[in-house]
Amino acid sequence: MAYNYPPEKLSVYLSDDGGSILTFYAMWEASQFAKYWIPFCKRYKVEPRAPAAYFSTPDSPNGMSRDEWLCMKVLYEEMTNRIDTIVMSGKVSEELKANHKGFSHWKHQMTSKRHPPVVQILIDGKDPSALDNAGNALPTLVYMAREKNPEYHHNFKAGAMNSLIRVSSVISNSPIILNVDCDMYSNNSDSIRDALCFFLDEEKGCDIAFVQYPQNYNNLTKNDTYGNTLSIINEVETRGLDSWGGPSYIGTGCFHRREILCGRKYTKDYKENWNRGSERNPHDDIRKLEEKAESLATCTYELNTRWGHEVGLKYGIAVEDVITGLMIQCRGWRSVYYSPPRKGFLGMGATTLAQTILQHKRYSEGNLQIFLSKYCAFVYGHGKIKLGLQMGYSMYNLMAANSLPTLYYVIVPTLSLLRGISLFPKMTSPWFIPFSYVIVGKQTYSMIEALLTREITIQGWWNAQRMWLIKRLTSYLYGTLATLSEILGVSKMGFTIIAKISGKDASKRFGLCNESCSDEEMGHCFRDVLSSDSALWVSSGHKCSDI
Ligand SMILES: O=c1ccn([C@@H]2O[C@H](COP(=O)(O)OP(=O)(O)O[C@H]3O[C@H](CO)[C@@H](O)[C@H](O)[C@H]3O)[C@@H](O)[C@H]2O)c(=O)[nH]1
Ligand SMILES: [Mn+2]
Repeated sequence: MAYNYPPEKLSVYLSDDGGSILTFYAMWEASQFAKYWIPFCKRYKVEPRAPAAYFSTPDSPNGMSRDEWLCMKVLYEEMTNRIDTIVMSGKVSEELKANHKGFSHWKHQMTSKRHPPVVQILIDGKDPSALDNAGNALPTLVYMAREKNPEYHHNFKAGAMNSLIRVSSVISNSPIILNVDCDMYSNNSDSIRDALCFFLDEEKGCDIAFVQYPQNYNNLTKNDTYGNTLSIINEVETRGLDSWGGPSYIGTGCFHRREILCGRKYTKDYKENWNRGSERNPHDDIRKLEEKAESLATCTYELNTRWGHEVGLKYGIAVEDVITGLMIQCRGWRSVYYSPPRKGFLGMGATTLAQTILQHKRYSEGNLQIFLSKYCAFVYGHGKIKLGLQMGYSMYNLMAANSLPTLYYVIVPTLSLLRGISLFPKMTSPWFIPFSYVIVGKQTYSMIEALLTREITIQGWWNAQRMWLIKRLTSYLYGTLATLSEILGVSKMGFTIIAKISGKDASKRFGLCNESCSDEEMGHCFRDVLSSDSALWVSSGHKCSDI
């Protein structure tokens, strides 16, 4: 909400798939805190503008009175303490509920798996009385929980995103949409302006569908024990793809043109309608608008429509982002990778071995699903995207298949060693030279590549090699088997959500909670909001056991 961007052009949406009153309460608290926080950020050009990240440094920065800094910190801590207390108790008191009509939506029988759609406009930017404490306009802030009913498939994150697209279309309808996962925060208040530069470029901007920022994590250890850093992908691979038509969509930290996300094909005469934002009369009945938006977030809305197929994010594939990006590029659009020195978005990577393995199982499975479907980049992309990009997609799409040669390499040479069969040339043979060249050359190259990113230590590189082997024999192998069993109709796809806790809590809770957080814990997901000329979207509040 505190982006360096005109607030009247900004709308922030939070999607709470768990439909929890606790998340709504936390968001109501945030809407109150914003009135103090936004003017403070703008006055002192604060970075980062996610208060949790900003106050994690122990002292006030130069150029600011310590008293004012302390005052804001206390205000923030009091708010988080109130939220924590309510979350621990699991209930919002009647007294608090009197603060906002939205609380009346929660009735006894509501659960994370079964609830009606809820859309609540917490701050209406069009309302002339919605001001911060310095008298400036505030961005629009909207809470959304799409309807859930076990009889209808909710299509995981893709389903939530598609509901967000529709709900926001009647409230703000901005031409550009930024989406950010619940485990990330915005680290650079200029990200919106920066991204818009690409779209607004009169010569080269017309065919740009989305601007993708890298995924960076701020919770990994120095030597990255479980090889979770994406530095090589960010610094080497994605930059490479940028020259072949643009990176794939990676699900978060991405600015999309609304129209393209909704299925539009590229044509030479395409011109963005920058005035498409919804014109509303500030005196319109807000409840009516919310009801209209709720009708777009029901389970039945999408039945017999093209949503999830040609419109919106694609359903049926565990990596909805990759397939959606591929389909957009195959419709003739380009994408742009943008990685400024001050990182745009920071988030939480997996921090335990179990989480890492599980996460990679989903990635590799989803990617293999794409390769084995009609969307295989070489087939579907043939004649539509460049060969380099087809190969780029396939490199990830075939990640799971890596498990098969690895399995062969760990089993066959071991067995032959036991049986005394020599598979490799002797040191005295001239054939030893190409063998050792390949091994030494490959490893040295990969080590230099890692060190050149300046984000990976030698030990970190070594850990990554170790994790490659582990992942190939676990995640990727399970991923391959799961994809094959889905194709044969033996099992169904899932979306295993990664636990969303960090810092001190992480070590305490990983042992206890891991993949099965309760509703209350997911209430913590709420951190920071996202947005654009447009829409700041945070998805959160998922009950992990749904999956
Ligand atoms: O039913 C669901 C499941 C997930 N989510 C949201 O989806 C996001 C991603 O989930 P997470 O558990 O953080 O998965 P990751 O493995 O970190 O996700 C990576 O991989 C996913 C699949 O490719 C992408 O969607 C993500 O953007 C990308 O960060 C989170 O904000 C969730 O709240 C929902 O809203 N509803
Ligand atoms: Mn994540």
